[in-house]
Formats: sequence, structure tokens, C-alpha cells
Amino acid sequence: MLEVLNLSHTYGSTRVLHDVSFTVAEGEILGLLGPNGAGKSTTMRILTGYLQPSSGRVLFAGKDIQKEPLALRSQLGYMPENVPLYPELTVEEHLVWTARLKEAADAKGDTAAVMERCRLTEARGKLVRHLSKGFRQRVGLAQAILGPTRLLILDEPTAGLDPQQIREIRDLIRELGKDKTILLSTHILPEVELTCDRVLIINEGRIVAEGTPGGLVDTFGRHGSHIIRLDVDQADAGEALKTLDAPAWVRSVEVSYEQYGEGAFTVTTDGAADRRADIIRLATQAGYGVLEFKPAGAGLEDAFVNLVHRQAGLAENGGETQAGAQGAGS
Ligand SMILES: Nc1ncnc2c1ncn2[C@@H]1O[C@H](COP(=O)(O)OP(=O)(O)OP(=O)(O)O)[C@@H](O)[C@H]1O
Repeated sequence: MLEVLNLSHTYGSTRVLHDVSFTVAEGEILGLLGPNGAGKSTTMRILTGYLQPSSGRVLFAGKDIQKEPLALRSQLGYMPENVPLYPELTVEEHLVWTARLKEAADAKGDTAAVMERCRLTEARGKLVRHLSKGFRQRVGLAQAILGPTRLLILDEPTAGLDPQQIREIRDLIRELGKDKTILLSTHILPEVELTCDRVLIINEGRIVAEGTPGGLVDTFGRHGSHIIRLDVDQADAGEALKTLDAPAWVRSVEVSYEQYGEGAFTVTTDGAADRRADIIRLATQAGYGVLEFKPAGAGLEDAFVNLVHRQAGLAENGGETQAGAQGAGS
């Protein structure tokens, strides 16, 4: 549905996007995940036509949005990071006004349906200035889906919400995802794990990995820390630790008896290769029995931290900064 081709962007003399390319397929919920300043908002502003890229193209249903902006505008719902709303209007007045701006034939009818969908009906008479942040986000989402919207672009939709509000907005996004294509940005990992079908990880203006949340965990979980539990007691922990710490590719070993039980060690490798078999071999060749072996905290968070660290390490060593991780699990 959306094709992003070689986008680059420069603010003044600072290049913040480097040759960013990806596609968004019809019906999917795609997450753009990256730390603060990675270039998420810049990418989204370009996709919505608010910002002209320094170079690159965006095609919506095959049409170049720079040449034919209306092809996208009428079918796009955009929720910026801070939803601008008029505080002196009620929820309903605001949405009817938005529906009229979007040239709805039945502004009141469409508003009623959208308020129902976004669970705003009970708050219809409230002034926007009296709404909680969670309700303001719902009004932002309601505005975005009014009209013939097929594609929703949501910039940090849960930023600044409390845990209950976050859950409600996530549920709502998933529900909207049943009949809309959604691209959302976030720097919060559980967000993509819980909401998205596919994830792009962006760091320093580059797409450094792409895949399903599970696929990325699988790929990058191999390179991080692992828990190994051996048949050694407390007294022999020092000797076992020395054995595990011997190879140059081991970055650190910690005794983790308290967290993971007697005989447990956390082994962190340099991330350059999959060392799982090597760690087990190291222990067994030294005569230890391996009782348990598992990745330490194999969440997307570890995957993400590993990836960003690896990218930083490669850059320091003058290597290629693109981690070449595209396609993991997708
Ligand atoms: N209008 C601007 N002028 C100059 N630099 C900008 C401008 N907007 C953003 N930047 C810079 O561009 C880089 C990318 O910013 P962007 O807002 O796209 O990142 P982000 O991933 O959305 O981060 P955040 O979550 O913090 O908003 C940052 O270094 C930021 O300081």
C-alpha cells in the first residue's frame, strides 16, 4: 500500500535520515521502533506530506505523494505526537468540525459512529480542556479515522499515558487495525510486541533491522547474555567462573545463584557470533554437567539493546553500520 524509497533528510547541515526504504502492506500494523532522536517523527512527517524529504520518494497505492498529494490525503489519518485540539470545543463539536473539514456527507452521523468506536460517546459533551490525556488521545484517534481513512499514521500514540490508559489505547489500535493499515512509531518495546505484526528498528536515521517481534527476539537473542546452570556448588563457583570466562569472545561472567538457582552463571558474549554451542562445549569439556541453558531475558528489549550496541561497535571499528539484519523472521 505504501512504498518508501530511499528517503534521506537533512536539517541544516545535519543529516538525520539515511536512505530509508520500507513498505507497508495493506492491512498490517507496522511499528517503527527507535530511541529518541532516531528519526521516527521526521519519517512520519515526510510520509504524511508535511515535510519534503531532501531525497527519496513515497508511493501510496503506486502514486507519488509529492506529485499527487491528494491521492494520499483523503485516505490518510495522522495522529501527531502531541495532538493539537481546541480546548473550548466539546468532544462532539470537535469531531463534527473535523468531519466537515474532511467533507463528510453526514458529519453528525459519521461522528456518532466514530465516537462509539473510540468509546467516546459518554464523553461527547465534555469540553476538550477537561479531558484526561488518555481521552485526548482517543479524540486524536477518532479524528484520524474520520472520513474514508485507509492508512493511519500514529506518532507515539501512548506517550505520556498511565498504564491503564496505555492498555485502552493499545486495545483501540488493535481494534482499528482490523480494517485499517497502521504505521505507528514508538520507543517503547512492549508496544510493538503487543500491538504490531511487523517491526522496523530505526537507529540514527537508518533502518537497522526488520522482522516480526518474535523473529527479532529469536535472531538477536542469540547474541546476548545466557544463563547456564552447572552441577557445581557454591564452593566451586570461582573455578567454574574462570572456565567460562576464558575465551576472548566472552565479555563477562557473573555468578547468578540468587536469581537463577545454585550453579547458575550469566555469560555475556561480544555479540559477534552465535556462541551458544561454544558455551555448552566449554562447560562440558571442563567436566561440568549442564543442568539448564537459556537466554537471559529474551525479550525484544534485549534484542534491541544488542542491536544498537552492535551497530555502535561496528561504527567504532570503521565497519559497515547497517547491521544487515533485514528480514529476520518476517
Ligand atoms: N525541525 C528540526 N530542525 C532541526 N533538527 C531537527 C528538527 N526536527 C528534528 N530534528 C533532529 O532530527 C533528529 C531526528 O529527530 P526526530 O524527531 O525525527 O526523531 P524521533 O525518533 O521522532 O525522536 P523523538 O521520539 O525524540 O521525537 C534529532 O536529532 C532531532 O534533534
